[in-house]
Amino acid sequence: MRKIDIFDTTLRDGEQSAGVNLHFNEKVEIAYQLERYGVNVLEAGYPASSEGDFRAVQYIARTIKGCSVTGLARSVQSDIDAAWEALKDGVDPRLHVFIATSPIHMQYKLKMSEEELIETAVSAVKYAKRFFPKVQWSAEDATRSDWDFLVEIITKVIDAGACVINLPDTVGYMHPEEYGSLFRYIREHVPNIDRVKLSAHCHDDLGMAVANSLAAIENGVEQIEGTINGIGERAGNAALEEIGVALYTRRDHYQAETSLDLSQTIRTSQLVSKLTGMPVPPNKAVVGANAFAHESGIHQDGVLKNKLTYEIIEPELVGLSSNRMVLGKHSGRHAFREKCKEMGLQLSEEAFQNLFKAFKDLTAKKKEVTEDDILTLLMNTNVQAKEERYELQFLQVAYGSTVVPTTTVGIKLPSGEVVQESATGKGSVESLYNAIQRVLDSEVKLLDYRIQSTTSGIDSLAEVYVKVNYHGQTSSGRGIEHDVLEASAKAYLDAVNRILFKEQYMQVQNKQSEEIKGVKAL
Ligand SMILES: CC(=O)SCCNC(=O)CCNC(=O)[C@H](O)C(C)(C)COP(=O)(O)OP(=O)(O)OC[C@H]1O[C@@H](n2cnc3c(N)ncnc32)[C@H](O)[C@@H]1OP(=O)(O)O
Ligand SMILES: CC(C)C(=O)C(=O)O
Ligand SMILES: [Mg+2]
Repeated sequence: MRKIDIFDTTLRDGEQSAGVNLHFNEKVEIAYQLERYGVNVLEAGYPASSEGDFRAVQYIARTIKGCSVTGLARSVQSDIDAAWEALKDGVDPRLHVFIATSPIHMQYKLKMSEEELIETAVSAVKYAKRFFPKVQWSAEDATRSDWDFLVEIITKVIDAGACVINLPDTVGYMHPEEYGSLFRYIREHVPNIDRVKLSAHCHDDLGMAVANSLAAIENGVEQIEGTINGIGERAGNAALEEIGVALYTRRDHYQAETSLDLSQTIRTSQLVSKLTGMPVPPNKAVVGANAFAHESGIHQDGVLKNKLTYEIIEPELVGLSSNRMVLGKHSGRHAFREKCKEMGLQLSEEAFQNLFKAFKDLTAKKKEVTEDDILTLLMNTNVQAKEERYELQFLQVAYGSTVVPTTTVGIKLPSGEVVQESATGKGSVESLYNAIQRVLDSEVKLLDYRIQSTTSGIDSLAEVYVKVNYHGQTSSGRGIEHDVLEASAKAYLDAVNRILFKEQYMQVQNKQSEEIKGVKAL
């Protein structure tokens, strides 16, 4: 297997994403995670660009020991000096120095002739070599440059001391076959190419960044540059997690491996998404929320029979505990039966078919059907265990900015008796829940409480969602009312009733199966 180095530029090119501005602590936290992920080179920033970036690069270079830390510099001495100051205390300091080589950049942006450009690039590398043991040189916009000009300048910067040559597809212009042949051409025509590693750096303007990176690997490249979640300038960079998983999954084809710890993939992706504020689309390869989710009946049936029918990547590989079966409009009986089994429901064939029908009806109104929804359906279709529940009869709240909130509730117990209790709390909802708690037979732990209005007008209803733990089980509950507190009370009791219902339902089922066993024994 060939070894491919992973050069991560999430903290430099990734941070160039419009709207992203990472603070010092956020950069450091991401750097630690990238080290755990197993990247070989970590581009921590652009030291000359700002005081903040300088401090972050310096801190990361001083503290990260598991990989080489680098920083970017233009081909100017002041950028290289700043980079050295920031990077010199690192374990393996290296500079990433660049200059654009395409006619359009040379003419309009840099205003340099080819001769001037070669002179500037060579001087920059030689200057950098006075300090840095390792210098990577990049030909910005290489993919729109003249190939023979590239051969000439690359030969000279290698002689000047560069040890890695990077040919970026800066504007995401190439297609895989073309990018692969550029590297082949350079390998075949640059006489001293054996002294360096070749590196690929792709952007995703035409959606081909990952494909181009893989084509580069097939054509002798030994280092791949990219970012986590593919963030970066414009449409972003090549997504490193996709490349890592592609190389692993298709190792039969690429015969190449990386040092990435792929089990850290999801964790790394989620951290970068959280700290940059850039959400990961659900359908994104490898790290999207749907990447391991199956919704349609035929797929779910196949996966239940053998995962390999529809899964080429094991979810455990990237750090997930399992795949996800989403019950929705397209699901069939096999997946639904499996879910009922998982929930411990013992249903007769007739009860199962009724429940499946109710489930299908519900999918017309709801995109994803949860376990709690299935329990509610069961409550509505099952009369045997339906009666035992707590019901709110009335509530009265005393609230004012200078008084302690106090609530009195009247609740009908499963026995039919109505009990009244009062309690205080720091706020009205707490006093309400404390009062309800006094009525219930055992402690309820509130795990989550959320409220939203159903529409935007003054006549909107309040929808309260809670998650509770009661009798050692967890359930959610919902309440919708004009009044927030009434909705809160109903949501709370709804969650408790769902747990009670499940207990009663299981009791009825167990009793029935005992009776059947008894009859068989006779
Ligand atoms: C493809 C890439 O991702 S390249 C990296 C992009 N990253 C960044 O730009 C990082 C953030 N940038 C910055 O903070 C600023 O642009 C700085 C500090 C780097 C420079 O700021 P300023 O000195 O104000 O220059 P400004 O950004 O306006 O213009 C860039 C200058 O650098 C020159 N330049 C651009 N690339 C290079 C290079 N590789 N080598 C030498 N000079 C270069 C430009 O021609 C221009 O020069 P001019 O002022 O003589 O016309
Ligand atoms: C600075 C270089 C490597 C770059 O980011 C690009 O060309 O895309
Ligand atoms: Mg780039």
